[in-house]
Amino acid sequence: MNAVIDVEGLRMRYGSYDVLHDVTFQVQKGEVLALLGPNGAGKSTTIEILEGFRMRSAGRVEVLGVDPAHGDEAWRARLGIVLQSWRDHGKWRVRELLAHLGSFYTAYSSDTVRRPWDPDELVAAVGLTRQAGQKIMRLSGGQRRRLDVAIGIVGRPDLLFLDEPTAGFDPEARYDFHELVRELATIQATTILLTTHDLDEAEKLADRIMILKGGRIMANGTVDELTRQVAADGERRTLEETYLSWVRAAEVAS
Ligand SMILES: Nc1ncnc2c1ncn2[C@@H]1O[C@H](COP(=O)(O)OP(=O)(O)OP(=O)(O)O)[C@@H](O)[C@H]1O
Repeated sequence: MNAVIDVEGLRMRYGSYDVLHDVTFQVQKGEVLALLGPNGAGKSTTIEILEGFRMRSAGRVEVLGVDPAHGDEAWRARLGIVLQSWRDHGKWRVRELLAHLGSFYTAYSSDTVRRPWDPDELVAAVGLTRQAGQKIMRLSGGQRRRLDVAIGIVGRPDLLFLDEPTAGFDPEARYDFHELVRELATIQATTILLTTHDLDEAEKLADRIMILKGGRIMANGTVDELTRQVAADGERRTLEETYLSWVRAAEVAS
């Protein structure tokens, strides 16, 4: 079976500065991959290349079988992107905006995937039923993030990109969001690539974790595999200890 994301030898250079060096990885259908790494590691650059928003310097990239540099509208309709807060359309109401944005996906509905997501079901899925008739500018920060997620999934994407999805969520919203991600991955077989600085979140949600540092992949595996790799003395490490050991080892080496 073909991978949903297939990246080989990806390089990115801004001016004379290389920010991605020979990055190679795959993500399979229905898999949740958490991309971790310190600020400036190259996470956003990688994701923007996969989304087709940024041209790469070199390497082979396929997303849903297509080179993102040449992705058309039908390809784009199969992607969901949760950006860092939707600031436009403040006067629109929540349900109204979701129905409007969803209408662009009707043309891409198929026998297997009914697009878009019904707006009432969607507001319920992200916990905004009580705010469905409210203007967007009146939403709290956490409610806006829930709306961002709803906007990202309104087209029932095959592949969903989540960039620090729960930043600003209260614990209940976070819990509900984690349930939703699990449901998308397990019931709808949505493939998910998320970036987060929250290691608990990565451990809860991800089937596999990839640690990027200085534009290189330092580690790629399940939590169990990664924690065992650093536990040379046989003692079990937490994901946090494991993460720090990869990131600090890289600092010494670089
Ligand atoms: N448009 C650009 N022009 C030049 N350099 C850039 C540009 N965008 C990003 N960079 C540089 O590329 C490197 C990787 O940045 P990127 O935003 O991909 O990191 P990140 O891992 O997403 O970081 P964060 O966790 O802070 O979001 C950084 O050194 C950054 O300064």
